Amino acid sequence: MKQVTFTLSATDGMARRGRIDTPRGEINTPAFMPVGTAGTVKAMYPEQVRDTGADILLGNTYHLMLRPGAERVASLGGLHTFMNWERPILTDSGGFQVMSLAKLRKLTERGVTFKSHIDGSAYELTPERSIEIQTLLDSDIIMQLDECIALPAERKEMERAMELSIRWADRSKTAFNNQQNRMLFGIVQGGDDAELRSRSAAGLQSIGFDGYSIGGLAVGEPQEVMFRVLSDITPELPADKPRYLMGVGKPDDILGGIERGVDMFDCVHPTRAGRHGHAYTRFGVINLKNARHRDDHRPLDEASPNPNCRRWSRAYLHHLVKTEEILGAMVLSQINLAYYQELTARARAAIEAGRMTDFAAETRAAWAAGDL
Ligand SMILES: Nc1nc(=O)c2cc3nc(NCCN4CCCCC4)[nH]c3cc2[nH]1
Repeated sequence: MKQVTFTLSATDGMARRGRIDTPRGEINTPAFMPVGTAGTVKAMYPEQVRDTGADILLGNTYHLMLRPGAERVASLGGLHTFMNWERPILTDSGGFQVMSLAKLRKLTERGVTFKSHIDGSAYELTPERSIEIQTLLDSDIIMQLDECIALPAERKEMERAMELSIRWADRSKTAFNNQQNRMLFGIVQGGDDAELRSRSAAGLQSIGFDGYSIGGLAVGEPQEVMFRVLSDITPELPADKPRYLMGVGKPDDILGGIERGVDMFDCVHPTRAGRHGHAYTRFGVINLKNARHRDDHRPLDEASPNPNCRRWSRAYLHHLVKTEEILGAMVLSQINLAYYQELTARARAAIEAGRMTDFAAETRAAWAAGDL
């Protein structure tokens, strides 16, 4: 009996409100998943991540297989125990990170071989090994191994990678061996070609997965291309399974994704932008490196529910960023993650109330008005 299940509770247009129930707790959707690449959400204590409202965080097969090693994490009790985060974890399968980080990569029908970007040691990742690693990590939602190509790309190349990913999806499903205590997601590929995307979605559904990721996006294409692909493909995915848009995104990407039927998102952006002095607020993003803040005694947002947006002046936050003080990265990471969770929490409430259109309009208006 599957111990990880998805329940859809409300829809408003294409937008959906749902919940994934897992043995480690529930995931309210639409959900934003903070990225904890190497077993930590950078500059954040795990309980702080939870306090921002996050139900689930993301880990990466690629990083953890290199350091400290999947077998070592398993011998230490699994990733939840290792990092002291007892709620759900989703792990990516490693293919994307190999192509974007590793050296001397060689991709064949069998899988991908590569040299570590850290110390040059040699590794192989196959659909079977990726499933084994994610199971050793004891991840709650795991991904098939796939091939993601950058856009723009030739159609033949998009077709080749999409067809390989379907064959790897089948091998991943076999290796998964119908485990009942975690979900396995297939990953839709096909670049920006509607016909290839349809073939990928159909191919994955004939294999059968617990959820469907939309991969191959946020790889350099314009936002309108991403949105067109989403509008075309979400209606072709099963309504009763979660849909996860990988690597997305900025707040306006997430709002547009929710409006087009996406349930789950992940992105390094809020934490990475925080470490670079950018603060996300209801009014949009504020670059606190800018000298115009150095005498500004106003708090970031005195109406924010987040105390960290009220307790310091913009001048102080500017000072922390300019001096590259560690507290700057800590505070802005927390502020940005809390904003992303506030955005998705308000989206869930709007869908439940049937006012997603108004919510989206009000949110975009506040971003445009930008009292930065
Ligand atoms: N297994 C897998 N398959 C994908 O097609 C995929 C596609 C992805 N697209 C992104 N984009 C990340 C964009 N990110 C934005 C903020 C700065 C760093 C890069 N991450 C992805 C991860 C992915 N993982």
